[in-house]
Amino acid sequence: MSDSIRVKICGLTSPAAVEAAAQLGASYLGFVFFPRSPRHLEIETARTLAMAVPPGLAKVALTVDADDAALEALLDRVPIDMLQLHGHESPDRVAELRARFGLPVMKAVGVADEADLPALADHARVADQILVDAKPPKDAALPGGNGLAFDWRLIAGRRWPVPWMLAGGLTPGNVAEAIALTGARQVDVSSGVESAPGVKDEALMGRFIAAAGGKERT
Ligand SMILES: O=C(O)c1ccccc1NCC(=O)[C@H](O)[C@H](O)COP(=O)(O)O
Repeated sequence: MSDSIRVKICGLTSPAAVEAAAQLGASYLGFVFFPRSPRHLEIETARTLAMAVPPGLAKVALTVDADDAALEALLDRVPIDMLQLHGHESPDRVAELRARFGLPVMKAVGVADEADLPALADHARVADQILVDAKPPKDAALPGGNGLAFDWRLIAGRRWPVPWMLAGGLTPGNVAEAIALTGARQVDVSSGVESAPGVKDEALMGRFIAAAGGKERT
């Protein structure tokens, strides 16, 4: 991994947002498949967006407790490089999906307090990457993408045997502090670079990537 921070922009919904995120230097582009989300994509829309992504950037499909048939239907049509599992998938399920679909898997784990930390280690034994995210509150409408941060001090200095990404409530205004405190080399953002739910803002994406110290692409 190079010295620059790798940025994932999640929940892209339009060709303009995909193009902007790629040009601004994102390393991972995330597509959400969760019908209740304002960022949800139908498969054919996702195919169009994914086909427009320049080579070298990772196209990530975010799913929530999806079954094999749903994943097959998605992966048959959309050229995806990585699965992001954002539901209650167990370590066994993560291992099963890696073997079945032959794609790297990033497992999202919600963190609210110390009691949530063992799950990170459990998933780091089987996943290719872990996403260290804020745990959604019980009454949250969505299992992620809520723009809520957790107490980053909980993971300061902690390391796992696989690459990991920090997520949850990151913004252009707080991402540098989050990186400094946690030592993250990869960060993920969705709500913090939107002008409205599901609508990415090019200026905010640019400010976020610059503030994170992300790679500049020419
Ligand atoms: O974005 C959604 O709508 C979504 C729906 C269901 C599960 C997860 C979802 N998003 C997760 C993310 O976009 C990110 O991986 C991450 O949690 C950051 O979100 P945010 O706090 O909005 O920056």
